[in-house]
Amino acid sequence: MQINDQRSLMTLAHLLVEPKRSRRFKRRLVFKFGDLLISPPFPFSLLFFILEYTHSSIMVKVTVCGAAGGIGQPLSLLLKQSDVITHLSLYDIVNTPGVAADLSHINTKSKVTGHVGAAQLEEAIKDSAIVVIPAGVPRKPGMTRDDLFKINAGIVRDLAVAAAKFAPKAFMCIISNPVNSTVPIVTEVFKQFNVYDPKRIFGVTTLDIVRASTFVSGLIGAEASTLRIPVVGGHSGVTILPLLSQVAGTDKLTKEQIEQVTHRIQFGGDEVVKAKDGAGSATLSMAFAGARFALNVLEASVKGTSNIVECTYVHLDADQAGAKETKAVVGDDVEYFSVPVELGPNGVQKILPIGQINEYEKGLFAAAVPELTGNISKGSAFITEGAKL
Ligand SMILES: NC(=O)c1ccc[n+]([C@@H]2O[C@H](COP(=O)([O-])OP(=O)(O)OC[C@H]3O[C@@H](n4cnc5c(N)ncnc54)[C@H](O)[C@@H]3O)[C@@H](O)[C@H]2O)c1
Ligand SMILES: O=C(O)C[C@H](O)C(=O)O
Repeated sequence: MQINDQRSLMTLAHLLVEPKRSRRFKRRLVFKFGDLLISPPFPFSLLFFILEYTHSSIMVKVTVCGAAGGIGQPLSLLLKQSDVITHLSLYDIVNTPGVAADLSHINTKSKVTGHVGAAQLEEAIKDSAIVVIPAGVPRKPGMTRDDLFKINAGIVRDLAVAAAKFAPKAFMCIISNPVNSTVPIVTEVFKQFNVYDPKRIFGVTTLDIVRASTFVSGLIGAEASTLRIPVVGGHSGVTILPLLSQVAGTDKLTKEQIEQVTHRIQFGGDEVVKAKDGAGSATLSMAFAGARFALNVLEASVKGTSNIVECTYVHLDADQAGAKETKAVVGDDVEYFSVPVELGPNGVQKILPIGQINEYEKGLFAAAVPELTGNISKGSAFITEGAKL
């Protein structure tokens, strides 16, 4: 049973207690009946429809690709705590049977399965509602995220091909670096398989937002967990653009403090890479951020909860007013940007405007655009100019 059908069933349940939603439900029901009316004979298909809805349970499969890794393991642990996920599918090229066996002893709702190697990728990914990808190599001191392209581009491409074939409706949450390029790679793969939907492909930049609230909270005396700071742009150094001028309380900070904390947010990843001293990059904070993002996508899509907003790196879809406004600031050449997005049943419900930016932030934007556009073209060209898939 697909996620849209599951949502209709839940809407039916909600309808009994929430009459206000009835109009939306009726629209969906007509659509469902519309589907059935074209497959005769009508009375039988109606019966199957009722049986399907009364005898099936709601299934929400989430696949983590790279599940045995530094991010993959704690991320899977956090996802195992969800009461929405019914099947947690763990894929990696090594060690997933052990990780799956371990997690499967936890007494929460989801069943856990482990899948190792390319031969088991179809089974791992098939019919997933969400595919989260933290697969690939992390940085060592002295490396940029772009240095990871050589290895990670191919890894992400192969996982995207599997998703395009076996879970084309999945919400794709891309963590693997360089995010600025890996998201265009997934897009181009989905285009080649004719299953592309810009509303369903996300670069996970949540760690930048999490860091921003941690670093700024101390300076302005706010509670970090409730402080939401928009961080837009991309996910590498100068392409990370914290919009501190939009946060109440930052007007009390000096120019020097703003510059220092902006730099710390932009290069927070380097702090961890340096401290880990060759043993990788952020894993635990990323698992926290990745789980928050994936669970919010589920909350909006499966549960139908409204008004969930996350900054995420998406295609600036021409149909969206917020995307047009962003392009008016950054230029038409910037096809992808992390922007505040209202999440909904089908992924991106609405791209929200990035809002007012001050002169200092305008300077940051100008510095970000050349690097970002270069990263985007590199990712897109990897597929469009690469070998046929
Ligand atoms: N978006 C972000 O904010 C963010 C934050 C932190 C790290 N990252 C990135 O996430 C990625 C993973 O980081 P990590 O610390 O977990 O690395 P890691 O090396 O600890 O784990 C990566 C895992 O990917 C697996 N893997 C490799 N090739 C694979 C393939 N073809 N299919 C499936 N799995 C495969 C490895 O076996 C390993 O278990 C890196 O690229 C890193 O730069 C992104
Ligand atoms: O810094 C890295 O390479 C990992 C990640 O992108 C981060 O921001 O921590």
